Amino acid sequence: MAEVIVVGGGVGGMVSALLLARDGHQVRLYEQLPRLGGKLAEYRRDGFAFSLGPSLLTLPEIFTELGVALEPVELAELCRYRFPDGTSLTAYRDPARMAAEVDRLAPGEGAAWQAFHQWARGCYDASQRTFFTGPLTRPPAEARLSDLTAVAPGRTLAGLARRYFRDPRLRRYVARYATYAGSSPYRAPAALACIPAIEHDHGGWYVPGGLPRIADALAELLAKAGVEVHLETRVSRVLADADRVRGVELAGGEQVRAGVVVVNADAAALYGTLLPDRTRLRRIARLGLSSSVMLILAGVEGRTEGLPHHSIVFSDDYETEFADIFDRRRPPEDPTVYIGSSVVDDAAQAPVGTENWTMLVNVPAGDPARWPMSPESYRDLVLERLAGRGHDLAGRLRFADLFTPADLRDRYGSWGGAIYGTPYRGALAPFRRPGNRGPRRGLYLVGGSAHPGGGLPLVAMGGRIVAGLVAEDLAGGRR
Ligand SMILES: Cc1cc2nc3c(=O)[nH]c(=O)nc-3n(C[C@H](O)[C@H](O)[C@H](O)COP(=O)(O)OP(=O)(O)OC[C@H]3O[C@@H](n4cnc5c(N)ncnc54)[C@H](O)[C@@H]3O)c2cc1C
Repeated sequence: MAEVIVVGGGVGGMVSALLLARDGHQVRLYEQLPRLGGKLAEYRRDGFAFSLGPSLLTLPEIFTELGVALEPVELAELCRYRFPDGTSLTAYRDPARMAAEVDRLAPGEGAAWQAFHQWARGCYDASQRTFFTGPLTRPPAEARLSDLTAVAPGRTLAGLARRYFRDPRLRRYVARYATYAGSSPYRAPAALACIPAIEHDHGGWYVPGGLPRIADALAELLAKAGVEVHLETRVSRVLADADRVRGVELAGGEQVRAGVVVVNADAAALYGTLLPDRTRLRRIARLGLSSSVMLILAGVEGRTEGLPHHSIVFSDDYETEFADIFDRRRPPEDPTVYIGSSVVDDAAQAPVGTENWTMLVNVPAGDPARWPMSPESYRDLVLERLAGRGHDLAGRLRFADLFTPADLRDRYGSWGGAIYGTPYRGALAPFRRPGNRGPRRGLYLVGGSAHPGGGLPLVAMGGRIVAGLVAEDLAGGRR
């Protein structure tokens, strides 16, 4: 049995803590905030509930298999996309229905969608054998040589979309999946097509009461497994000798000893402040920052006919939008807007006769004080753009509160407010993220900024990988 410390109670930290406690270790978890869950958080105002993070759950079995006692509900529609010409596409899980919908939008392209889906599915299968299940420190036992080509090295996600679809609207639907990883479709590898494969093969899900209930359920499991949870306790330093970790120092100065330390804080925070390491920090800096978001959390009077749970209202020019975010590093002048309204499937999320609208816009990581306009002015611009595209909220807004990259940075310690640490840029990007083993014996990394990446299912997979590594290293006497 080892003494384990987990730094941070995001989903990756919680899953690692749970599995390590179940393996018989004595686990202490330190979280700087007053609650567990990290970015899986909620905001409540005047009877309205909003998720400050995830709104779409994929691969729910990852959580139910852990014993999370929730009953996720499958959504009838994955998402509705509205294009600048006023047309729309509804994404359904069922491949035949999806192909028919694609044919309705762009006659003749349904077969192309089937072919795309087939390719994406193969890419997901290959990734499962190679990428999602292991730490990438050695060739995975299940890997096949053909897996290397199945992920189309050298092609970008936008390039893949061009290969399968003639219609620019369908190309855009594929390209958008890069944003699930905080990346630009014009630089992200084609392998991100795993994401639509997961949605279409496994569905999109909601948890009644809101996705943050997953964090509450995980917290209960931690208590049952005997994990000692310390809230509102910031770790200021990881203590280590030249070759192994010794524990952590808390913000108050107290030192706590442990032979295993799992860091769920951002990798850049680990190498920047917790255990300073200029070389590793520079390596991360070279990879750059993933995108961030600005959320507009709006209490909306009345009910909107036909409002879906998830919808996307596309900008006119997608390439310019990503050049704004990643090159010009300013919030896009013409943003694509995600609109989420959980009240569509869960009446308790907003007062009777109203709607909870979360409007999400991708923006560059970094301080909004450097934007050419204030977040409030940018909110007005976003609302104006939406009004021009059929979603006029004038006269219906009870409030429209903001959550910006500065909030992501200040609350969670996310580097520059980036959602996922570094972006996926180039064919080797998935292999360049910080690994799960740290540079000292007994030190591990888990969470959205480390392998295998961000998003609820991936950070939970990261938790599993870390628990496996600890078991392996202890058995092999490496730690
Ligand atoms: C707006 C938004 C929308 C999203 N939408 C989706 C979605 O629809 N579906 C999906 O699957 N994913 C979505 N995600 C991504 C998902 O929320 C994250 O990838 C995931 O929750 C991150 O988990 P994590 O393990 O990296 O931990 P984090 O959530 O990053 O938590 C890390 C924790 O560590 C704590 N911490 C940091 N430093 C210290 C320290 N020194 N001492 C103590 N504690 C510390 C922080 O306070 C925090 O609680 C979204 C994210 C955002 C922000």
